[in-house]
Amino acid sequence: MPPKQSSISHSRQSVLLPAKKKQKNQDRSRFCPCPVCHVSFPTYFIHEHVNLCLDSPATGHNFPSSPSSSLPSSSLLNPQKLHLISNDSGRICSNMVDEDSVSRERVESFPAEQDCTNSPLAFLNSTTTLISNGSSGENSELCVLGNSADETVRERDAKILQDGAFYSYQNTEGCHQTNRLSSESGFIQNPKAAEFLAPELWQRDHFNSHRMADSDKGIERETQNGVTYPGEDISGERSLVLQIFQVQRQSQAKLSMLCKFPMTSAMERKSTVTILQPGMVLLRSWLSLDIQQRLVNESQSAAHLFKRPTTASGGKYHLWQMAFGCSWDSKTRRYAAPERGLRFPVWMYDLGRELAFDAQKHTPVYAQGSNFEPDVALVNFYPAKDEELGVVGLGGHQDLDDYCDMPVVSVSVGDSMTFFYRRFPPQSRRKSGVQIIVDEYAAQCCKDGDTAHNSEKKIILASGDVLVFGGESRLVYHGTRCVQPGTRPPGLHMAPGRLNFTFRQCNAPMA
Ligand SMILES: O=C(O)CCC(=O)C(=O)O
Ligand SMILES: [Fe+2]
Repeated sequence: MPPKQSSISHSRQSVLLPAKKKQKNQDRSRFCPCPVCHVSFPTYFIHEHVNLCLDSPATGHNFPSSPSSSLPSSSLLNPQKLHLISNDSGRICSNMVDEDSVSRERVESFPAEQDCTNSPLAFLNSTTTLISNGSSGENSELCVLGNSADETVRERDAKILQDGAFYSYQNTEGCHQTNRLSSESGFIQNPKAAEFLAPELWQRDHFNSHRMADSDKGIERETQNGVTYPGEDISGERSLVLQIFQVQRQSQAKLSMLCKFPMTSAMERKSTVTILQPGMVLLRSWLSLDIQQRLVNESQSAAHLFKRPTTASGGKYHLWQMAFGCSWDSKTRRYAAPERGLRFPVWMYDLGRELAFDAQKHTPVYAQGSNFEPDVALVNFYPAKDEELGVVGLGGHQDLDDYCDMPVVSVSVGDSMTFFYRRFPPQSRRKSGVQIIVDEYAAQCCKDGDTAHNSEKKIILASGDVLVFGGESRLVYHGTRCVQPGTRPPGLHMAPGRLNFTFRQCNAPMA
């Protein structure tokens, strides 16, 4: 966010704020962030549950109406709605419903009386990777792909699986079988998966022991590029773990309905990596549409918390903002306990970490050996058209309020927008007494004013792009302008405009 006024002189060289003291790892137990009930719920139900609480008069929860300065909750997401179906056992099987008949069918395929407690289908959505073992009818098996290296499913891995890859599964008698994927198998296969499954359903230990057993036998495994690895190498980056769940009372037909959503792999999306400057990397087309939609939906569930931030001097930002995990006070410029108990969703924590990790492979965004533990997602919404805001954008600034030796992971969803940046603040901003924190390189370059080293550069951030800045670029001077209406992906259900999520580690006090 824009820098605060400070008396610190820009003539001081290599002035770095002391890294904030790291707090003990927060309890990330999965509570409903609903401001009233705080019921312990599996993570993947949280979103639905909150909506249930917010929408249903049956819960008896009385929410104060949105303050007048907040974003009308209907305006963030359209035309999609969340539908909630609670079954007899009180578990919620819910799904998003839009005009798409497929998703409507999906909802209808969960009769209210059905007990979904043990069914992974209750957790699945369009983002899930499914491989059915091909059997149909009662008790068919559902195999979900995972990656043994980082314990999340990556699209690129799913891609590796497509031709001739080995996979293992547990058959209905409980025996492990190893098989090979082929295009003729009729497998339903979609990239992206297990991260959206309740972790408590993962049988990680089981698979670990299974892998061990395989390697004992010295089973040879083949990857798509034809390289053959001995069995023990299966724990390597390209190896895959298969998660298997018994699917009860679900027919193959119903499974296939879950898989009609368009899925693209990183390869199909043409994901690219560009190092903009040391410590600043652009991961283009990095997020699948499904993750993007999930981000939209998550913020939609907290749409009533979006506010227009104001500065201490009464100036107003030209955007709507809210935060998961912590709140950010635009007047004091401090992070504090999350507003109305809105916790940082575990899946966002995982996503933020993973993206920082992806960036770190290309340029140092945090010190080797340290651990990025995001605890806040700041969400900016720049509507394409908003009479109250006028021209939307965010003025040039350095992210100082959460400054530490951890990166900022910025994710764009929706319409494209211009992002401008400079190595350090322009001279005009320095003269106005704005705090400047410079490293040695910046100090050297800024002696003679805005040299070529500090020229403004622009990039267009499109939906699914990820920008990570840390390390040498943690204090890059940056801002946004010019939303380009109509540029968001056609399949993304979102109001015109751009959502920006920044995952940060602010080590702020929790509630
Ligand atoms: O919207 C963006 O891409 C930038 C957001 C930003 O710089 C901030 O929230 O500090
Ligand atoms: Fe920023």
